[in-house]
Amino acid sequence: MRCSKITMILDVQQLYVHFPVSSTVIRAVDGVDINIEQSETLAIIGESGSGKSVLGLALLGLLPANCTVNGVIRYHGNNLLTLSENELEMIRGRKIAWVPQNPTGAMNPSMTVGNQIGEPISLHIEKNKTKIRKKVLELLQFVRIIPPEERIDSYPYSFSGGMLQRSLVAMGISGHPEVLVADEPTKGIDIMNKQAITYLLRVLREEGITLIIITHDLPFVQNFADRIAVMYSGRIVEIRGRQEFFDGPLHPYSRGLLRSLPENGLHPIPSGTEDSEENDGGCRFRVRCTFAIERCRIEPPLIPFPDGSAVRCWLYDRREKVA
Ligand SMILES: Nc1ncnc2c1ncn2[C@@H]1O[C@H](COP(=O)(O)OP(=O)(O)OP(=O)(O)O)[C@@H](O)[C@H]1O
Ligand code: NI
Repeated sequence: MRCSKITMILDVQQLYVHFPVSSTVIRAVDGVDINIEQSETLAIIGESGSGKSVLGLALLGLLPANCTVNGVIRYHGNNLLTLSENELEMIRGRKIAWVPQNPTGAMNPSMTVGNQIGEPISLHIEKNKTKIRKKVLELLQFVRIIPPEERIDSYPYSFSGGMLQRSLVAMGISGHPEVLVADEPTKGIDIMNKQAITYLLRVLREEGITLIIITHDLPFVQNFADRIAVMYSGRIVEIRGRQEFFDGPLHPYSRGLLRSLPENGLHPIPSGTEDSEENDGGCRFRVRCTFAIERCRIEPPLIPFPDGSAVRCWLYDRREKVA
């Protein structure tokens, strides 16, 4: 469901994030173009190491120092990659917030959960300690960490994994961000906590927050996302509406992902045999692709469709017939 008037909130163009490591370069994000619409829920999926978290961190200006970054990330027209650290701090947490992966490692063990949740508020919104505490109590209630009065002064070690995950959501939204980027919010938590997180995200979505969810959890995506971006080896290989994607994924890698789901018979995607060819400039998936043709030795562009979808695969190039 899209409104007729679409506002772009983030516009990523030709984004490259490379890590020089000893004699080689890890091309974690390698030419990503994506527009993110205001109030949409975008899921970023793809196998481990495909660059999802690095892309998410780039949107927050939270990349580690050992990488090189190129491209443009426009947020309301400003290129985030050219802002100073001070300027970025006005946006991070307040406008664009991050819910990190691995709740246990993400919290400061020597600071109370309440103070951590309150930090974005005290940085950006409110200096009065009593008012901040009241806001944190409301947030704890919202994420069902109850009774909030008994939990607010606890340290992270006394929380379960699910409670920590919910605390991280509370921390993420405490500065009233416009965009929330959540890295694997449903990973490693039990079904009850997963339902709780899904409910929270649903409420946020209804409030109009733009959600970018990095995940491996396809059943969750199927129930939740408006659009899906599939990453493979640092590149987006398919961007589709949720329904269209699950009804008929286009890219051979996306098809493989859905076929590997238990309800579709758990067919694994074959692994590549010619690893050395993966980085030689052609389609990176071709060594694993059952549809590969000679032309796949040339890198395919992201081919746009009239409905806003796009797929990076020569099989969909309509400029000339492909056998
Ligand atoms: N600080 C770093 N230094 C060097 N390489 C890195 C660094 N951070 C990430 N990478 C590399 O970048 C690539 C992409 O990593 P990323 O964490 O974005 O993958 P991912 O898709 O989020 O995987 P997962 O699903 O396992 O979380 C990987 O090859 C990873 O090893
Ligand atoms: Ni990741």
